[in-house]
Amino acid sequence: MTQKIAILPGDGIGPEITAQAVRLLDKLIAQGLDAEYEYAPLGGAAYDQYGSPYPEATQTLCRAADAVLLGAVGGPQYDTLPRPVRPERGLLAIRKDLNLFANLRPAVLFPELADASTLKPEVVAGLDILIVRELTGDIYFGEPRGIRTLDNGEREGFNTMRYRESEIRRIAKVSFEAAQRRNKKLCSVDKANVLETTELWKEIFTEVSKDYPDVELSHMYVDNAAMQLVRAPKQFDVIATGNIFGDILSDQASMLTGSIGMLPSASLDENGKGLYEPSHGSAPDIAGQNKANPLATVLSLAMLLRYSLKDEARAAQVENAVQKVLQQGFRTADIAEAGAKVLSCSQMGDALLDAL
Ligand SMILES: NC(=O)C1=CN([C@@H]2O[C@H](COP(=O)(O)OP(=O)(O)OC[C@H]3O[C@@H](n4cnc5c(N)ncnc54)[C@H](O)[C@@H]3O)[C@@H](O)[C@H]2O)C=CC1
Ligand SMILES: CC(C)CC(=O)C(=O)O
Ligand SMILES: [Mg+2]
Repeated sequence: MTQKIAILPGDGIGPEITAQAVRLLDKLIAQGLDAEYEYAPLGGAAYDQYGSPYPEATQTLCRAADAVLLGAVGGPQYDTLPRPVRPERGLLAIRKDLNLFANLRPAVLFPELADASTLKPEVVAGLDILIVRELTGDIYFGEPRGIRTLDNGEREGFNTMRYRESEIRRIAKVSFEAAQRRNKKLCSVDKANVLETTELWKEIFTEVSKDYPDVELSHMYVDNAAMQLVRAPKQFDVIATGNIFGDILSDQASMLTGSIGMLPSASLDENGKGLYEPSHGSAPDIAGQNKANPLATVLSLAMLLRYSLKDEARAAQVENAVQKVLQQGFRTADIAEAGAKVLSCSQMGDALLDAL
């Protein structure tokens, strides 16, 4: 049956980077991939068109799709809107609506980019870690939240960090199963020394570990994990953590791979339906200049083919195209060594298309 993909370009560099992934998708379809796609707005683009960052038309398309490919959302022009209609709320809403609780963010260093990382090549050479981030709970979703005025007239901002046992258990399972498919090492990252929410997190991970005796479970506080990620990142295999810690640690891990423009992600529900997006944001500082790195988005397309379309061969085909263009010395500005010829976003798309 023809697989349906929803494409949400979003804001900022989103349309530029998704355009390159769609060019590859077109070629795969021309080569026989049985899929079709349709566009819908999300984030600021959706607010501009419909007055909502996750409008009904987008909801209907995404709920019916087998997979969703997203660019990024947000931009300074939307930062003063009432919070419920801001682009980032649209992103949180689609994640919740589609129950995409498991966010996989692989940080893999292509050997050709060992010099692009700000860390010494020997620290990052051979890096292959997976961050599993819980995506539909934690302080990003906890109620109550807001800004209130206290009796003394002072304003107070407040959010609520929460995790239910069932939410922790299901992400723990995903994390252990991911570790089983890899090097069987799982590090659960928490702040259990201070936060009860993550004390429960740690307890449940320990409990679930009894079902996975072949996986070595360790625990680390998030502050130490941030330090260890730059001191000796290769000590990790799979890192599992909550929504906010995973958000921060994955941006940090992206620099181990040379650039945030290299880090893809898959956000999955319990049945393998997924939303695929680069781990970075809409990069307003370079938007509209055709210089963003499209590789994180293209690698997200590979994850879409692998996890939702179950097409391992074509996923590998896309990843091989990325490897090939890097071997050929093609670089966008964010990963270019001094003196290297810098390609635009669409020129990188041209090179990928040739390599596919
Ligand atoms: N998933 C999403 O849609 C996300 C959206 N955002 C939103 O994006 C906007 C900008 O947020 P920032 O904090 O600046 O984070 P960002 O990830 O958009 O940008 C951080 C820095 O990385 C660079 N960068 C990001 N992606 C790149 C790429 N593909 N190629 C080359 N350079 C790249 C940017 O130019 C910038 O200097 C905000 O409105 C934020 O809320 C932020 C993170 C995730
Ligand atoms: C709007 C944010 C929650 C998005 C983000 O930073 C991310 O998912 O990495
Ligand atoms: Mg983030």
